Amino acid sequence: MGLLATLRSINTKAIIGVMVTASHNPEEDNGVKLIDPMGEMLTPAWEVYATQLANAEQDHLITVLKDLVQKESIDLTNQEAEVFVGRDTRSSSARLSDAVLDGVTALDGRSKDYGLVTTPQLHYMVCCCNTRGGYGKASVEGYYSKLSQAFIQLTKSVPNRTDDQKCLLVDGANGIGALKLREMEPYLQGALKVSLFCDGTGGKLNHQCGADFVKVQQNSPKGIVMKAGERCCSFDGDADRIVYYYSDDHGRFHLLDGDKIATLISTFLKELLTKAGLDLKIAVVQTAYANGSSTRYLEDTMKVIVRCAKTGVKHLHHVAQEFDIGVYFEANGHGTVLFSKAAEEKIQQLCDDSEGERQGAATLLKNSVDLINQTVGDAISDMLLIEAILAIKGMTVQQWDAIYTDLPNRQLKVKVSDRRVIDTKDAERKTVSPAGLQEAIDRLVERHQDGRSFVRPSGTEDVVRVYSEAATQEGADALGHEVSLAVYRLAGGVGGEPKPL
Ligand SMILES: CC(=O)N[C@H]1[C@@H](OP(=O)(O)O)O[C@H](CO)[C@@H](O)[C@@H]1O
Ligand SMILES: [Mg+2]
Repeated sequence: MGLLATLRSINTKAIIGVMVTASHNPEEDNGVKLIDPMGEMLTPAWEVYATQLANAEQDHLITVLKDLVQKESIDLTNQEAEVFVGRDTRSSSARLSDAVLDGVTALDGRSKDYGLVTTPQLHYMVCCCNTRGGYGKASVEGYYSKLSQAFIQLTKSVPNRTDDQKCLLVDGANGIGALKLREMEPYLQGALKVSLFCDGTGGKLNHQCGADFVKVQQNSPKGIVMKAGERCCSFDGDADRIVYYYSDDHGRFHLLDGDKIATLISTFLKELLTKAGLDLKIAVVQTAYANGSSTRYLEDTMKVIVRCAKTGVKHLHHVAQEFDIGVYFEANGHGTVLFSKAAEEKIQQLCDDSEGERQGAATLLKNSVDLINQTVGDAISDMLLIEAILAIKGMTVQQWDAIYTDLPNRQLKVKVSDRRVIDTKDAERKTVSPAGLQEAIDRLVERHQDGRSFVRPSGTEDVVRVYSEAATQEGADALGHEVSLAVYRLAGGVGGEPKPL
């Protein structure tokens, strides 16, 4: 991947990033995420090269490289190439990061090793450098200053914010997010009081903690002690995902996932646009995993444009770019907000040329733009934006949770011999193969009040993922099991038949 990033840097005449991480997956795993010039994910057109290189035998590597150079007409003579490298806290990350650096050197590329950083921080550095500082100072300190100053500006005029209201429990997933949030705290100058746990000093990365664990298990991380009503959030292992949660007066766990985060942010931004009198097109981009209640609330109550994209932030990012303001989140807490250049210019213009309530709203919008890491979903940036919005709106986490009630839902996995037998359409909401599977799912859904279910092949694990939701948890669980059986029987299930929950 060091070789690939170097060729990509020559091809784009820009700095490319390589982050060594396996995100929310177990500590034993590892992988890489490549970062394109504006901090976005590697263009899909080059993914095939990454796959070919990763699977090339040693004595075939040169051939694969030459084929890539020829296909992309890359001129290797006297070309400047530079690659930024970062890594998470996995035990294998240091060695793999050195291998990336070796790959860059092998093709005479220059490299900068940022060492231990979050994935979003590396995306931010790449964007800052390729915009010659336009996006910010390309250092960890520059990241902390930019985001902290924006947060302090957003919350400074909130009257009588009590220390209690400033308190937030943060589960760092025993990963890099914990290290970096602790580093960032002094920059926040007390505007937020973080109680960090699962900070990596005593537990295993992503093990019984972290955003993915909380979202899929629909339960709090092990080891947390939550007082009723206390605001909590969990990062994932590379701090590019976040979910919120709390325990109510009866000790019941309440999850506020990516859809509820997108709803809070889009509502806040829409209200500011109205106060500012700015005619900018705002939309929320979801995936099929978005809870039916969230989509209904956004479309019917908030009257916000809602689009559905395939799973994977690169798909949501692409759809969000069609709007002046595109709020995109996957249900698992992976997301951010994109502002078009025109939107940023109009907001800045209004800050300079208006006064009173309009200027106040424009200033809050400008500070939000500065706080948001537009390059990729960023747990720290998203957390600060959520905290600022709750403070400005004087909202408790319970009040935020109450804007709509999630339909009970369930995510399951089914092992099949070849998950690629399942093909989907309509942003993965319907299957087109194998024959008979969608008809079977439709019949099963019909039997459950408010039932909805879809299946898709995972892009990161050798499984078929099943999602179900219904009016009751029993219904969602039963539907999920019935659909899992249909997948097992029609798509070549292996191992034992799925068991009822
Ligand atoms: C249901 C789910 O959470 N799927 C995740 C997971 O993709 P799969 O293709 O479902 O394995 O990993 C992706 C990368 O992190 C993330 O974008 C996506 O949301
Ligand atoms: Mg991640």
